Amino acid sequence: MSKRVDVSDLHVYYGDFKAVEDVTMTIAPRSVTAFIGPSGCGKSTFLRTLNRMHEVTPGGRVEGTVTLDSEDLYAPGVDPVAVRRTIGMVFQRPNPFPTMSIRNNVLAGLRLNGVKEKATLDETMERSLRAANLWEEVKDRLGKPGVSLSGGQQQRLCIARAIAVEPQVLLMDEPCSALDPISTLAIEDLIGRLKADYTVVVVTHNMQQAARVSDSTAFFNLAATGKPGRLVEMNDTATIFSTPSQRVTEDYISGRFG
Ligand SMILES: Nc1ncnc2c1ncn2[C@@H]1O[C@H](COP(=O)(O)OP(=O)(O)OP(=O)(O)O)[C@@H](O)[C@H]1O
Repeated sequence: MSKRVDVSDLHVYYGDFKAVEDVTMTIAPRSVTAFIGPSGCGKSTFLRTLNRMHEVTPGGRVEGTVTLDSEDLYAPGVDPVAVRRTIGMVFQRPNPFPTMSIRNNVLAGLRLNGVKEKATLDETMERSLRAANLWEEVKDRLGKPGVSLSGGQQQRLCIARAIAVEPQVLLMDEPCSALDPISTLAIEDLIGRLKADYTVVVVTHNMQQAARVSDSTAFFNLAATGKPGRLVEMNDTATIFSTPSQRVTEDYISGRFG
């Protein structure tokens, strides 16, 4: 349930504007990779290229390659919807489907895929909620609306929803930025557990969070406003936070800019 992502010479555009330039990186399976860098350097844009969400934005396109265990995600004939099923995403603000119960939120993707058998649906729901560390808190109110949960619980519900379709990779775009500190710790704890089964990529503004949860860290930067973002360096997290190879990385992680 966990695959490796290889990105080669990737350039990312919004129309004529090049938002991210020339990224090459490998994201290891069964690990957590953090993307850090100042606002506007293209972390979220780049993240969305990994499951072909970027092209949903009008004018959004890429040059270069992204492969999942050597399968080219941008090859002609590849169905972007299937890619998004294989590479799930969790957003900044918890976004449970507002009219659906907790149960139906978790099962929405599975139902879209045509699964109808009650035993399979029940088993998947419980497994996903347990994996998202939410089962004990909601098992007695599965018919209640997803939006009746706290913000942190809603985010774990969204993670359960993403897991239910058994993705290979889980992309998380600042998953804690709308949450209080206790819920943030719960999500960080969960991220640490998820890497046993998934390739996890997290965009975060919070450097302590990157240091706490990730195995590898990629630092992005941009030369000036309006210029494309670039990957400055990527390494195991301990190295990035103790002895980065670039001066600009050291300046960023020590709070001198950004
Ligand atoms: N829909 C869009 N259309 C055009 N340009 C966009 C769009 N979304 C983002 N951009 C631009 O792409 C660049 C990268 O933005 P992006 O949101 O990916 O950066 P980021 O590093 O994730 O920033 P933040 O940390 O503030 O979320 C910015 O110059 C931004 O203005």
